[in-house]
Amino acid sequence: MVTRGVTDGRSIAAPFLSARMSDPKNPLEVARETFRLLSERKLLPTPANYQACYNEVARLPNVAGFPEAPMRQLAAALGRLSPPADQQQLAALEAAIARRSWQGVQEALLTFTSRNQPATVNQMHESASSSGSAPALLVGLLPPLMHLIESLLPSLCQDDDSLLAQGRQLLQTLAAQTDDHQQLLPRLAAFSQRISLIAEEQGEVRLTLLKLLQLIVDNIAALSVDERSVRGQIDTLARAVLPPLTLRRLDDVERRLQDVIGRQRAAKERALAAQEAMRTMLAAFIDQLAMMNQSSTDFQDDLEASALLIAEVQTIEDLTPLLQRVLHATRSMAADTAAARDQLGELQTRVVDTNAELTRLHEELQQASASARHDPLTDVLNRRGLDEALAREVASMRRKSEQPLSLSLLDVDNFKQINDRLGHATGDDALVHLVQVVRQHMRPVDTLARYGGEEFVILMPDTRLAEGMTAMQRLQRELTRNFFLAGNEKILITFSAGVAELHAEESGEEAIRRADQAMYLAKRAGKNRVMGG
Ligand SMILES: Nc1nc2c(ncn2[C@@H]2O[C@H](COP(=O)(O)OP(=O)(O)OP(=O)(O)O)[C@@H](O)[C@H]2O)c(=O)[nH]1
Repeated sequence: MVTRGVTDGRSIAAPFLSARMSDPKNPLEVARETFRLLSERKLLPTPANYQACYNEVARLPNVAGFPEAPMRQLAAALGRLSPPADQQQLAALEAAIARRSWQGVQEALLTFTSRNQPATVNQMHESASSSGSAPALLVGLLPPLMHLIESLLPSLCQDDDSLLAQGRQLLQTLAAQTDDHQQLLPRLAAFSQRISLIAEEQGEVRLTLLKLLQLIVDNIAALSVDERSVRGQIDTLARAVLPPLTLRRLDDVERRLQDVIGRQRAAKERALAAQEAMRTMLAAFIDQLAMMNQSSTDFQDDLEASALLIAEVQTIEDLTPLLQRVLHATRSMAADTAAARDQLGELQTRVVDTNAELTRLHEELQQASASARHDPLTDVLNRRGLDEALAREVASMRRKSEQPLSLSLLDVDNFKQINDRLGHATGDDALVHLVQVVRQHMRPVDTLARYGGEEFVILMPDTRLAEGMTAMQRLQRELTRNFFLAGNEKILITFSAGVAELHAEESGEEAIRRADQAMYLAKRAGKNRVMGG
């Protein structure tokens, strides 16, 4: 049998009723009419269908029966909401259900829905301070959003006045906290789209600049083929400018370039000095040769002339002036030869002096390399490089007041034994191996420096003490996985480390001292461990 419910939206036309009923208010009439309607519509005689037909016949508002149980389920579900529903609103809803009051339920539910409407910024503020719910999240987002836009303006919008103006207007609107969200959201979207286009473009500019930098480095390399000390630095520089490039790496590139330029200048001065010395010496030598040549030619002429005169001499008296002339020529030749010998001796001394000067210049160059920022063996920062990096990190930490900075001092265990057993060169290789492993497992923002012989310092920005200690323990585990190979022999390198988190007022050097003390305790406690300072 096909039955229909009354809740399917159909209703009976009023003329149909009025035609059959004399008094729709008469309960008997209404009941009779109701049963007729039920059968006519082939409806099941359920209480709900009966009530619906009854209301229709009696022209009463068609109010369905109050669904108390589902309503209570709904109230219970609202009570389980996260973040929790307002207890007062919930109590009002439950009371309305208990009274079976549709009006009360409607009012209570409206207060719930208004709570989830997009609120004005002011309303969000109020809501944030009172409930900490979803709107509070939006309000919480407002300051960082404004901060984000503020920080984007100088870097990304500098070359685009209209974008700069758009960003400033957006900031003003956000700061004014107007209710005009319909307007605000599309404006935010348009701004972010323009910004992302510019960021994309700047990424390309960065890549192009990087290529340019590589080109310059390659050219310096081509010009410095003969200078071995410079060549090594340039190779490192070429590796340093490979993408991806971070600000820290750029900083490193800048310092390396300064080193290379310094070395280039010293090398050039050295070459110029050597050239000048050789030129002077050569000129003097040529003068000397010419002079000697002239002296010997004069002497030769004198001798030849005297020989002709001697052939014509008749008496011994006539011979005396000739002999004196030959004697004079010989003496003068001897004097010239002695002068030439002295001058050549002097020249030789100057060559030796120039050589000594060149050696001294070369040593100076070597010292300049030692005073550069990188350790020549491991290519990590040396003490001077560390001092600069530490000062930079401490200043950055102080600027971002919330950001911690930890540093670790690590010292290779029993390194003397490696040197004694396998030789100093193998000891050197072991240090290079350690540095490779540490570099592979450090974050790009961390800085590694050689503090002394077999001591290293790692600067770890944005790192708490406990995190820094965990990072060092992770490095220790990596070293147990990556043996150092001395020929065919596998050697396990271990280190002891002390970690310190910089205190608010503390200097970087003081923190290193604390890390050093902690490292000493780690050695005392049996080595291959990490202690906090
Ligand atoms: N091969 C090599 N050895 C170095 C270098 N710098 C320092 N050393 C050596 O490192 C050794 C350090 O020895 P110690 O200070 O006794 O330390 P250790 O043997 O590691 O002992 P613990 O620190 O107590 O574990 C010394 O023998 C130094 O000569 C270097 O650049 N290369």
